[in-house]
Amino acid sequence: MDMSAYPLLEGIDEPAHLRELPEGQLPRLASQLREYLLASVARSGGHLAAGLGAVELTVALHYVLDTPFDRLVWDVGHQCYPHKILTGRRREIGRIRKVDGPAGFPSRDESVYDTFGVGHSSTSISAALGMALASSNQDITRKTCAVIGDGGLTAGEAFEALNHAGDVRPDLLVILNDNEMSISENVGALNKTFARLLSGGVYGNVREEAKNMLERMPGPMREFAKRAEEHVKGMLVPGTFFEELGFQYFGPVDGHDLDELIPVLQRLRELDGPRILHCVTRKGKGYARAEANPIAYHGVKAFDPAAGLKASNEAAPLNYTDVFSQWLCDIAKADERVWGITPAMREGSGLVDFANQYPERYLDTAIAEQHAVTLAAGLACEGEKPVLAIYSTFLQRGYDQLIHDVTLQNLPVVFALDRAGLVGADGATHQGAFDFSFMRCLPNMTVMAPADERECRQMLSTAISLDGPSSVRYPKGRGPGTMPDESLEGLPVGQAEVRRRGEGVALLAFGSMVAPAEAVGEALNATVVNMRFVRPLDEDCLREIAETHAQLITLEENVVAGGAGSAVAEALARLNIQLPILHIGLPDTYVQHGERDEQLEMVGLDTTGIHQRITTWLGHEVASTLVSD
Ligand SMILES: Cc1ncc(C[n+]2csc(CCOP(=O)(O)OP(=O)(O)O)c2C)c(N)n1
Ligand SMILES: CC(=O)[C@@H](O)[C@H](O)COP(=O)(O)O
Ligand SMILES: [Mg+2]
Repeated sequence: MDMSAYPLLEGIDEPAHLRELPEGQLPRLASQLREYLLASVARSGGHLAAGLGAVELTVALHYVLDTPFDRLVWDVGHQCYPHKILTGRRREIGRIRKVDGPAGFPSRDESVYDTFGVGHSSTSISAALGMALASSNQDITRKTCAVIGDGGLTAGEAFEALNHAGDVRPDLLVILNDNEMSISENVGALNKTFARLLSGGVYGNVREEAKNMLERMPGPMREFAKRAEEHVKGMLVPGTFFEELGFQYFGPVDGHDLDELIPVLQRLRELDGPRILHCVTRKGKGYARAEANPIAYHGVKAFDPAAGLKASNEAAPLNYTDVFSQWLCDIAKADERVWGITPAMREGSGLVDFANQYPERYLDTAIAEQHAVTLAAGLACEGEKPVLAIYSTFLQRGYDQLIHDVTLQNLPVVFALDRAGLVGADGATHQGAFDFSFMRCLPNMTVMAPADERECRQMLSTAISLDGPSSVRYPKGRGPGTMPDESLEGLPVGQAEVRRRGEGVALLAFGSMVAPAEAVGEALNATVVNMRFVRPLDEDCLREIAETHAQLITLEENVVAGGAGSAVAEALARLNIQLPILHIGLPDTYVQHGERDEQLEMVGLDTTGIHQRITTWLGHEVASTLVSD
């Protein structure tokens, strides 16, 4: 990018350069950093609004802390773009989240300034506490700082860490970056308390009234009343909430005012023990469109900053999330016991329409996946029909709850697992690579994967009709384009569908792999089965296919280890059937960022890759014509 518009920023190749600047220059640097960030993300796409809101904080923290010696830990990490720009990655930032560019989140492999790998939220205080304790054990005098948003602070792990830190009392500074937003509006009782207080409401009034009263009181009564005022303050000021947890509370301060931030941080740097600085910021700061609509600008595709984001194309074919969204509204209309639950992912999980149409049955738990799972279990205990819409990767947080609270008690909770499989730009932290493996081993669970959009709706209807727990997993984006009708009819449980009869080889495909399997099956004249259910497997179909074919190949967009193919192998062993079997799925490694199509190609799950794997395995050149995708 032409740097002539960013002369100060151009001189910053590492935070040490920033620390050489006179303090008076920092607002100008921040302004250039913000402009650069906007111009860059507008070209590349990525997380925008959180970074815009964290510009001054990032400048101030790198100015006051001696990074990378001092440890700076970001929560979630979607706000880290200004940090990456200031820590030697300015030139690369234009390729953020591309195959050959930096990751969208801090990553220890990428830079010494990225002290902890993140992507999933609410880990920063725990990690920073570990680092602070390590420093003291190693007799290293360094400062450790965690930066967590008000959204991040809604998760149990963040509170567990505060509770622990307040007890063991490390040298730990926590910055609360409070912009009153998660991806959508932040929710929760604590958030409401913050908001009321920051708007100068409750405590301001109480304090004014108390002051007036105090002035009119005689001496001893004044003393008593003063103590009472402290008590009232204790109930209302968030500072004391943190102080009860053993933290010294400072703030709130304006997180965009460097003249205020720098001296406060300098003083806080000199202190010891657990302390928290409450900063008030605005998500999207400095770009009017993002300030006005931080939800839309949380994560963006490339756009023209002068024109803003393009309006969504209503006529575009439905993606899987849309299919789920429509189904949920339809089933909720038909059955008043249906609830829609999201752990802070209303937009991404397709719950906006449901929230508008059925607000009384819509629950945003905040970033609280564990709670969301058990909450759904509780609803199910009383005969309600909870549907938990959750990204595959975030359900990992609620795994014990899934086992202990849902499947062990055989409770009918529907898990609508979005972003299952490879997710593209978010990369390794967000891949939905494991859910077949971790769901299919659970007794009572029904595990489904649709081959197309129509089947997705049918499977959701199947799921809600069951007496036990079930999941329907679908990938990010669009499917093959077979659109559902309005029916709420389900599919028979545990029944596969033979899509094509061929000879010799049978491809047993799960979910998103059915479409490429059909193309390859056509080319190889192989049988293709849409397996539909990972659990229960259609063992009758499997036996028939195994007895009439020489080789079997399983295909899934999940790690091979413990996945759907493993389920097939286990079933064959149980049925005492032996024949050569090839498992095609995600590799035994973490797949990095890029476009979803690129990732599929990289791991050999595109049509060409699958064809190649199979022909190599079959050990001979198969005469075939493959229509490439
Ligand atoms: C465990 C987990 N659940 C959900 C998400 C999705 N997510 C990413 S950012 C975000 C909102 C974070 O809000 P906050 O911490 O306040 O940061 P802000 O965007 O407001 O700066 C959510 C819900 C996640 N990354 N990790
Ligand atoms: C940081 C984070 O976890 C979310 O913002 C996530 O990137 C959203 O993913 P989608 O864009 O697939 O909804
Ligand atoms: Mg926030």
